Amino acid sequence: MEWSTRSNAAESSMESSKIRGLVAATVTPMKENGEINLSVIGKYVDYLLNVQGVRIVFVNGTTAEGLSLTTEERKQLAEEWVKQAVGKLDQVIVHVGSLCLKEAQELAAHAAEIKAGAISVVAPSFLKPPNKDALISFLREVAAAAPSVPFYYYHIPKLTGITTIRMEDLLVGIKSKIPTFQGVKFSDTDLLDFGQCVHKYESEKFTFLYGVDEQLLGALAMGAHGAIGSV
Ligand SMILES: CC(=O)N[C@@H]([C@@H](O)[C@H](O)[C@H](O)CO)[C@@H](O)CC(=O)C(=O)O
Repeated sequence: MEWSTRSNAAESSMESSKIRGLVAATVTPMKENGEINLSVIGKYVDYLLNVQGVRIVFVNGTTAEGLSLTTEERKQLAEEWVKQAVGKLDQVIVHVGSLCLKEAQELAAHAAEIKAGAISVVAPSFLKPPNKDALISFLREVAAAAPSVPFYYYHIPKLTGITTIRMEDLLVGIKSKIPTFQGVKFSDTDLLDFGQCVHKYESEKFTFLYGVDEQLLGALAMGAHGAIGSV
């Protein structure tokens, strides 16, 4: 898919849908037999909105065990969240990362089709990208499958095992490689790297969402724009 299909309208809608504040990392509702339980997502939305006051959700991520679900289950969940969010939540961010590039692209294209507010992608973690260029190249190909959907890199080195690529370095020139890039879901305890990102890229207007709940106060002090978490 070509980047040239993106329009100025897409650019300005990305600008206006910037994520701020708290984002709920959702769990995947299951039935006792292990099937996904789509029927409770409507109530889940109401609970987050009315009891917790949260208006943005992160679907099929770590808390949801998204990487352990089938592609079809991930699509059904994303679809149901988007459907139930209409008129209630501000945004549904769908995690579309996978070890398989084609699967990640399929999920990204699906997220675009169902009009998810944003997509997020973790790095492949079995055969790992050996350097930042290889990682960017993977992310770029996934993002290109949803050329109008804001893109957030999901940095979680503890789980991906990719511990040598600092975010501060990864982000150099990233917008020219991934035009839909909007920011990072930063789930690492390295607050120095986090703070460097926030300040070094201030003029780029990226969004930095922190993902280690236990250190959120520290991240806020460093300038976090919001947080994606479960606690
Ligand atoms: C590794 C992990 O599950 N991290 C949680 C945190 O909220 C985490 O549960 C919390 O910091 C407690 O350790 C979220 O960042 C996960 C998340 O946003 C997601 O579902 O992708």
